Amino acid sequence: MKIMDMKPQGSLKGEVRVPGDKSISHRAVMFGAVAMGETQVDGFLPGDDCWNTVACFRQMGVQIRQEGPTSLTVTGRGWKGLREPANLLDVGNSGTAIRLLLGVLAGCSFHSVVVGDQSIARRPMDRVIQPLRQMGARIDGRENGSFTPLSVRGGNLHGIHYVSPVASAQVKSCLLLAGLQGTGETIVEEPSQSRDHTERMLSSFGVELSAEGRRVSLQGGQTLIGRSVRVPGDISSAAFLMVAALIVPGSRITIRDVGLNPTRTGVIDALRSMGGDINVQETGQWTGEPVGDVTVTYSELQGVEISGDLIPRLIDEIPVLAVAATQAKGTTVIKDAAELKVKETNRIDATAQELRKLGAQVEETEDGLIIHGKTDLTRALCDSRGDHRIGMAVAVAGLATPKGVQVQNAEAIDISFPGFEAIWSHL
Ligand SMILES: O=C(O)C1=C[C@@H](OP(=O)(O)O)[C@@H](O)[C@H](O)C1
Ligand SMILES: C=C(OP(=O)(O)O)C(=O)O
Repeated sequence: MKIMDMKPQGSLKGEVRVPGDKSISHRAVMFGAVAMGETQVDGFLPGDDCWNTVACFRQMGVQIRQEGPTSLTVTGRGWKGLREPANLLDVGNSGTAIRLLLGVLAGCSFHSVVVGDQSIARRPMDRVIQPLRQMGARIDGRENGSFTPLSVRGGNLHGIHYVSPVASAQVKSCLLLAGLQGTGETIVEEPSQSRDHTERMLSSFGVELSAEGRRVSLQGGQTLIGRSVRVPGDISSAAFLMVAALIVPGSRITIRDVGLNPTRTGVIDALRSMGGDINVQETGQWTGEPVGDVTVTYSELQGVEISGDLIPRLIDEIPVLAVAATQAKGTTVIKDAAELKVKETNRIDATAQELRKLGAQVEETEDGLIIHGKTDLTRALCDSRGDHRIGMAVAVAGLATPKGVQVQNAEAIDISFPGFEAIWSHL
């Protein structure tokens, strides 16, 4: 077990880049694998989650060559070219990997068994298994297919019109991948719009689809054409630097080449509404995704309400937004975020309990958190609980204490942000 000692280092100044976007990296490998021709991926996130996606597709016969630390070439085998895996497909800790992979496997006539780690074993899979069964896939698993291990025998799918009870890009993407292998039209509607990387990347791989906010539809039987993908920096990783700059007096950080997809920029909107000084300069589009530089300057923050349609646009940033809220004057209320309970940990409980160890005033609610600020935080021994975002959130909180914080199980951070510990020495 790794213990990270995060020490305050005074004001944070300078320019950095963060590793590639995790959502886009998973998709580039998966879409490349089922496409015809080669897909060159640059800026790939070399994090544990994405390596697990690579390993799963290699097991199905896909050649994926690593050309450099963050570049890969995927030789596509087309929808019908995947091979029955001889072993378990292990997604490790990744919810995105398993749910999107299930959408691919649902159309493959071979047998496969999908497993993950202890956290994955607790995360609900019925949200994708039920609609995939409606499309014709045969899937079984623990508790009638609600949890891993899952065994899949796919093939002969037909499209559905699915009204999802949750705003989830993983559900939407899974069903679109299955729908592409089926007959007829697949329509997915969701209660609020979730991140749309799948829609954007499918379009750039030559798929015709119609995406109108909460409703996406496509016709089955379409072929993906391999291409080059340039992955922007992950705004979810950049969020840790943004909050650090806002809460450490005298700081000013520029984060270059960050993905600015509007379905992901909720964290910028929320921090600005708290009074955060954040300047965004869009510089271009990389494979259909807006990219730019984000400059964040230390600011006096105030408490706000974060709720409604904003939640899916910042769902993974809530632990670190809670850290910002401990340093904001007044009360911050985060609601409509019950989805946090089914992430790598129950992030409502984990955020509240870990931040309380540092002296923060945080209460758990049924669907969010209430945070009272501004509090003086003190040194404590915290635990990532195996959840990368909890580990990084408490580490950032440590920057606002006089003596820092210790984070147990810090190796989890490599799931999404390899180099997190080292990045602070550049600032
Ligand atoms: O599709 C994706 O890449 C992701 C979707 C979100 O999950 P849900 O689809 O469960 O909301 C998010 O929390 C996760 O980190 C990545
Ligand atoms: C929830 C996350 O990822 P996943 O669902 O892919 O495990 C995350 O990265 O915060």
